[in-house]
Amino acid sequence: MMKPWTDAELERLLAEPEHQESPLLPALQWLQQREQTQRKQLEKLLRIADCSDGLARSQTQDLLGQYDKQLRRLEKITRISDRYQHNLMALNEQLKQAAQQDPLTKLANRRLLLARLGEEVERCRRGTKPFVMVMLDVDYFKRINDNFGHETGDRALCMMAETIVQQLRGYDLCARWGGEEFLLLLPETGLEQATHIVERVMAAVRALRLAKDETIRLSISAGLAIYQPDENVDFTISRADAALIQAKNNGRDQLQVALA
Ligand SMILES: Nc1nc2c(ncn2[C@@H]2O[C@H](COP(=O)(O)OP(=O)(O)OP(=O)(O)O)[C@@H](O)[C@H]2O)c(=O)[nH]1
Repeated sequence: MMKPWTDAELERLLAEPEHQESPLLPALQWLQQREQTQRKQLEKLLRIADCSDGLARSQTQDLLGQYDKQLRRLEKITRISDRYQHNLMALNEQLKQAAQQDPLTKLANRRLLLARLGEEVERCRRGTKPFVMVMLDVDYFKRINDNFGHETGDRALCMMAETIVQQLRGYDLCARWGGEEFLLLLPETGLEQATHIVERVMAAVRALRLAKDETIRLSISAGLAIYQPDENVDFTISRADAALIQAKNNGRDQLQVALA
């Protein structure tokens, strides 16, 4: 292949005196000029192309950077919103619990017990064994408050609540019905089994000792009523209450069973 001419070599060649008379000289000079002009234009175009390529690349980098930033922002917002939702759910759960719980003893309150009672009545309608209600009342509780103070009274109530629950089965429910009154709901339970549970509860309360006050003796009286099919539950509760009054009148620390 022929070696390419440089501009200087070409110019030197065309300027040699022996070629000055050649008829091709003007045509060759014209061609050399045109080639130089075209080369310069090409170089200029390449420079512009390089430049716009660099610009496009830096614009792409910019966009990628912005996209990354937005993505990180979005992740942060998602994390915050997840945490917020989680807190909201926990708060809802706490509120729900608080609405169904006695604040002192942490037992179920009346509202929860009545809701569970409704479910038990429904279950009985479907033909299962009836449930039992037991009204419990602490004996001579006023004396504990009077002799040892209200705080000790509160502590005694909490300990009794805990002790009662420990004697129950997992599906039984103990609610704080009033000041020193508790109401037990024993689902699908016969008289014999219910009597056994209540006696166990009474024995456990009798054995309770308040840490420092060894002299304090606790006992409870109980009234038991078996739910009668199609009976209004308010009536079952009042039968249990009447039996409790009887237990108190008979000397306390005992169980009385209500007539059907
Ligand atoms: N410490 C404390 N005392 C309470 C609470 N609720 C009710 N009491 C007290 O419980 C006592 C109940 O007294 P009474 O109804 O006379 O009955 P009792 O002294 O237990 O006697 P009997 O039920 O007849 O055996 C009252 O002194 C109330 O102030 C409470 O949440 N905390």
